[in-house]
Amino acid sequence: STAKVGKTSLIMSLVSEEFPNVVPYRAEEITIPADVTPERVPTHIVDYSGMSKLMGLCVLRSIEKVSYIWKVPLILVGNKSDLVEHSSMETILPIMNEYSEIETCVECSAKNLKNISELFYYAQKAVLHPTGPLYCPEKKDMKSLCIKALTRIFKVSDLDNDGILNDNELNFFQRTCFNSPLEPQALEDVKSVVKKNLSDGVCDNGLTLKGFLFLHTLFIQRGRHETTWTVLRRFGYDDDLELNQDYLFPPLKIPSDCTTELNHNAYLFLQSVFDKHDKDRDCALSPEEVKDLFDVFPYMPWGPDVNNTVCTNDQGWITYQGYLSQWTLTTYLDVQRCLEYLGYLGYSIIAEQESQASGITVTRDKKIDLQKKQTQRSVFRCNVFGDISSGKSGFLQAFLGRNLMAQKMIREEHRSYYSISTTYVYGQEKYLLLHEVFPDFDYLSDADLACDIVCLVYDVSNPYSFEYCAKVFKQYFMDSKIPCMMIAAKSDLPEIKQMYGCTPLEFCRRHKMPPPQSFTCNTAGAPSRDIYTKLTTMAMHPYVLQVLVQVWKPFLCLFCRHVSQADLKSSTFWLRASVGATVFAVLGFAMYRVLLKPR
Ligand SMILES: Nc1ncnc2c1ncn2[C@@H]1O[C@H](COP(=O)(O)OP(=O)(O)OP(=O)(O)O)[C@@H](O)[C@H]1O
Repeated sequence: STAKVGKTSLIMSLVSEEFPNVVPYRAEEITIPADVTPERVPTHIVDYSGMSKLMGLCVLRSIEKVSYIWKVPLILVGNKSDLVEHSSMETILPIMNEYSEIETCVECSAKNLKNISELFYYAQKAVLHPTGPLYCPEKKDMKSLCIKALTRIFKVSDLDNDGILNDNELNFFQRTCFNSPLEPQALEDVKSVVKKNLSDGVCDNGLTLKGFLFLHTLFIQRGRHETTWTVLRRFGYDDDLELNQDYLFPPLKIPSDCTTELNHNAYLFLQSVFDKHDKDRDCALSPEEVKDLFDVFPYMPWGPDVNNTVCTNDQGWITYQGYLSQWTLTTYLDVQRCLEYLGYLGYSIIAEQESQASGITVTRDKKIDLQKKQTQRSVFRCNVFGDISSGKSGFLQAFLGRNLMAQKMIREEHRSYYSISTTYVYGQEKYLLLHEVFPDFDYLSDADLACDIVCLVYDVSNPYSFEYCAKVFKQYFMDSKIPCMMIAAKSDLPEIKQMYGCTPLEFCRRHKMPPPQSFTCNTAGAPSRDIYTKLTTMAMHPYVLQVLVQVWKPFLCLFCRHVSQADLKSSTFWLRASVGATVFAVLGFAMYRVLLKPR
């Protein structure tokens, strides 16, 4: 403001308020220490005097500068109240009404310290709990962003999704935001205030969305913005009413060679979210139910391709199993996105966890799994390679129970290059994630090569399709530790000799791979799932093959006549060879029966 209205005196009295151990300065006593400058004061203060027109003008200019250029909360201060007998509120009120940016106004005196602590309180409140983002005084209503945020909060807190916050939900909400439940009487009082003012604010003895919004409008109008701000901040909102980046993306370290999975807690939470939205209890989400589920998101996260990535019911709606699979896929492929999505659903609040990160398990390094010969993981990735039209998509879709007929209904633009579902390995439920790799060699990325098992698909009716598989295997996987499986697709069609140096069976034998697995999705009902169980088993236990090779080495050497004179004289060699032969006979027979029996 203009000179001599008492800015410095006020600032000094506020500074001393900020440090309660310092005796407050009175206006006459002030000698300003050199290091105290207005910039050190946390709030911009515009002071005015209603005594002269000139001063008033200057104040108005300051208001415009502060609110439009600096964009900081504003309070109007009438200093030197000790000099006037009557309150100048009459002068202030029209200004306040004209400038909605003014949070509050206060009359005070730096001389007798009247209202100085109030001024400090209002200044602090204006910074911590500004009205600006919440409320529009002209419309006497909350701003649209605030309504949007509170609506999301209501939906997240409405645990049974019946559109009403019942006593339990209100108590949970209260406990979450304010660390204590409401007394039964206070709960009734809140409802009766809403009921008195809004006929549809209370329904079935619970608060409707309208009632909830009305209550917050009332809080703000009565100057209790901090209540609304506490709620908003608890649900992750920042000062601009956007969800905080720190809230959406809590820190999570993922070392290389580790994967990310949802833990039991997160699955339980997602299950409750599914139950909440599966209103007709058909264990599948209709398009309306999916829309309702993602209503708390700022955008729709799932496109139509998701329906071709996971299991759906006869109507093409995502089943419960499919819903969990899609979450598993997102967690595996893009854990940051998963954290963000869980944040929108209010995981940390509803599941009472520190952050979304506590719903994620980072698996141990795959190398350690291989060393210890056991794994705790429950998601395994299988990359599917094959030439153009060899039957890769058919192989992915068959995993979701879709035969060739059903696959023909899929629109090209809704096609997915992933499919994920569960298989049972020795009674344990595991997720197998299939990824169709684009057949162009130039496009192969590290992600295309990093997986737990590789499928090489060729078309038995196309004599040129095997060559691609052989080429991929030799170039990328021959020397890697990743197990590979050859798939002879479209096995219902007449088999034509492959134009390659050796037959697929010979190729597999030569490279110690299981024989080609016949596969077709051209079936009357759902295609067989055996192959997917085999793949998961191999992905889980790749070391079984290595161990077997070690045990069988002497036996195999003998078999192939690659034996030295020293070996022949060694009794351990003969012992290992005979053990190898016995193990070979027993395991070979078991594997043939259980895993590799050609169809
Ligand atoms: N068992 C089968 N009998 C007859 N036709 C089949 C059979 N399986 C798949 N097809 C057909 O073969 C074609 C190629 O199959 P698919 O799309 O699964 O191969 P793809 O390897 O995914 O192809 P792309 O390289 O274009 O992605 C499709 O038109 C499909 O309908």
